[in-house]
Amino acid sequence: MATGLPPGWEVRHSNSKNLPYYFNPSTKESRWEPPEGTDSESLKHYMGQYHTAQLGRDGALAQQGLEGKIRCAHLLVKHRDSRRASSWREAQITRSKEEARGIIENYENKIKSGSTSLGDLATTESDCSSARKRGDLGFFGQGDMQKEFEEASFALKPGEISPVIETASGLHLIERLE
Ligand SMILES: Cn1nc(-c2ccccc2)cc1C(=O)N[C@H](Cc1nc2ccccc2[nH]1)C(=O)O
Repeated sequence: MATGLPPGWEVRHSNSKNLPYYFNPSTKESRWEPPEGTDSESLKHYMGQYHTAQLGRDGALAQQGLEGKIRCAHLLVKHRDSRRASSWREAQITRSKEEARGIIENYENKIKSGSTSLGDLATTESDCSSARKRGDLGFFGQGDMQKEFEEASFALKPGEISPVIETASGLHLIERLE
């Protein structure tokens, strides 16, 4: 497909700006505008094909990418009525939900006072196996997590920490990372 550009010039794609630019590999010249001697009709036709192809690439990236996903860490305190009243910390968890609430509110105060971080506390105190990753659950989208957890997470801005959230797993504090 003729680009209409002078010999030696080609169209490249700037990922940082998500824009096409013009590059001459032998002279190493690059510019945002077509160089002198470009046949603008041919270039216009070529760029039409280029943009269609780029839209496909953008769509594919969005598909496989992180569109609509967020990344959170959490600290979980389970109790005897938790869906799985066991964790890496404790083979059988017998504390009541009220005791669990007292514990997680104490953690919440420590985090809010700035004397510790959610990640640090999760590492030693969380009853979720994500404790080994400072509570980091990675990226997730709608439909991936229990509803109360999802709604609380998507209501956070990056860097914010949730109030105490209750799910069938137990009581959580959630920090949105991205
Ligand atoms: C959702 N998830 N991710 C991990 C995880 C992530 C990264 C590294 C290791 C484990 C563990 C879990 C998980 O469901 N853990 C459960 C507890 C739990 N229940 C949850 C409900 C909502 C969100 C996170 C939750 N974690 C368990 O260990 O009994």
